[in-house]
Amino acid sequence: MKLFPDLEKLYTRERFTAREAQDRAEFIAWGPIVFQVSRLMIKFGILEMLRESDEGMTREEICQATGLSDYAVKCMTEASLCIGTILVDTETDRFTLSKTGWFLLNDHATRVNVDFNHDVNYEGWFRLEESFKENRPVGLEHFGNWPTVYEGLSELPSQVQKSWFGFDHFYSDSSFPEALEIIFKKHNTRSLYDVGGNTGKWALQCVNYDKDVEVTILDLPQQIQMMEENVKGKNGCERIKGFGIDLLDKNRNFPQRVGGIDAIWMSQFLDCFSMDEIVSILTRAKTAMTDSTRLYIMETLWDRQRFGTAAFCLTMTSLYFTAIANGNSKMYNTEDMEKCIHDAGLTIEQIYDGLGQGHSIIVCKLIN
Ligand SMILES: C[S@@+](CC[C@H](N)C(=O)[O-])C[C@H]1O[C@@H](n2cnc3c(N)ncnc32)[C@H](O)[C@@H]1O
Repeated sequence: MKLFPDLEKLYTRERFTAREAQDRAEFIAWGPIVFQVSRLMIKFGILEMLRESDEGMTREEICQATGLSDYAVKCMTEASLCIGTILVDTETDRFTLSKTGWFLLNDHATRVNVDFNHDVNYEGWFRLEESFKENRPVGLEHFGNWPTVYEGLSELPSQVQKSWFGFDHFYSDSSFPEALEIIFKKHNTRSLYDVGGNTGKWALQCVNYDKDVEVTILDLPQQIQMMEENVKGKNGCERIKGFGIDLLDKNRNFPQRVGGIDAIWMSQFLDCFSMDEIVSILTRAKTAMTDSTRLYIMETLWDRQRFGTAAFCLTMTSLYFTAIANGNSKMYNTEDMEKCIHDAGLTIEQIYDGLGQGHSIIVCKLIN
């Protein structure tokens, strides 16, 4: 296994003292309730009040401000002390926010992950074991009877949709500014297929970045409908077209553009498929490519992260794919993605790293 240097340091030798390791093991054992009580400390506004208070707050003051019972506040504050999100002054019995509590409250990525895990994943993850054994997202049954989450996306309850899109957009949005520079400044792009273009966020940024570019979004028909509603009336929307297609259907080919297509863009798209499916999709993408076409794959490859926290979030996200999304895909590492690209008969021209929240862009072209 190849790992970026900082990850290699973390994952190749024991990191913890025995006491720390025991503590971590208990943290895992109590993980579900560590998560739920911490989420409620945010939801009830307790962490925020502690952040805003100069001297901290007593239990009575928290009860008064939240309307919660003394019992509820006692249980939550005692648990939060042990979790490490708050601190107490034993002289005054006043609680204050700890460093971990501060991150839980203020770190955007953490908040997005909390919402995603509660609204989208929490109940479905109970069925992770069945999902692994049956190679299908058994946890998705909690929401409906679709084969994958993507068919059901437009029908999910609004709070679930909000957290799903919040998670998806948070990661890709932060990389779009640097990605635009790569696609339009480093390469000459006038026409682009946005594969799995979802709500059209990236397409809108493209048509606004370059006044000549034309974008065709390839996505499931129900997504194309959502996308069309979303881009309607927005600047440059007349240069965005939709092409409804189920790319899991091996008989469905990429549209052919007269004169060829300059760029095929796949952002956070291939992680929605198994490796065999990726090879099939890339092989069909190849039929729309000419020698001057570049295929850009933007993914958060977990082995290319600088920080263990990022790799942790990504390998955990893989388990959302197992139990909720489709039962057979994951956040891939470079080795797996390279294998798919080569098996499809494409070659890698360059890899850009460190975009936004840890994205890489793999630039592929036809083999001459
Ligand atoms: C994780 S989202 C990525 C959205 C966007 N590209 C981004 O970077 O934020 C994956 C997209 O792939 C689409 N998708 C999933 N399965 C598909 C399939 N079988 N055929 C076509 N599109 C599919 C989904 O509808 C969704 O819009």
